[in-house]
Amino acid sequence: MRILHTMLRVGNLQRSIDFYTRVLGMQLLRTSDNPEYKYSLAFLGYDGGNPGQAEIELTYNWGVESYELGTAYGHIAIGVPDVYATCERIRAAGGTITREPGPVKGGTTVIAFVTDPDGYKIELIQRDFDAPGAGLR
Ligand SMILES: C[C@@H](O)C(=O)SC[C@H](NC(=O)CC[C@H](N)C(=O)O)C(=O)NCC(=O)O
Ligand code: NI
Repeated sequence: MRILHTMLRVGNLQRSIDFYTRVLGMQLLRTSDNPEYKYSLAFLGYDGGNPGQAEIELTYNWGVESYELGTAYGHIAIGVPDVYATCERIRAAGGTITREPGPVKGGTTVIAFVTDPDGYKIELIQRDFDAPGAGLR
């Protein structure tokens, strides 16, 4: 089995597509509209998405511009080779870093958080994917 995607409901599909492509560097993989049930989807990811990479599924319910995220949602994590450099690129692209890069509290792994246009938190985790066993942690 494989994790295929994580679905987020968003209030403005193009605003979110712009964020995940221009700020986080993802590719827009495909979109679809469902006029019968009045919603549109956009799938984004890295390196072509499935099957090698999980995807983000953005769902726009026509006319619904905002959601209560509540206290249950945590974050989606993205591994990057250099969190500090990635945060600078995100800022330069107009993104908002909501937790500055640095070691995780009580640990050594370097992390940061960025928030997407709907307020969903995205964690950046420093990960050297070329290191032996990097994908297993
Ligand atoms: C393409 C696949 O990954 C989907 O997730 S589509 C599944 C479908 N999604 C929606 O209906 C989205 C709009 C909905 N109003 C919402 O906000 O979730 C879905 O959940 N279908 C339900 C079913 O029983 O088919
Ligand atoms: Ni889905």
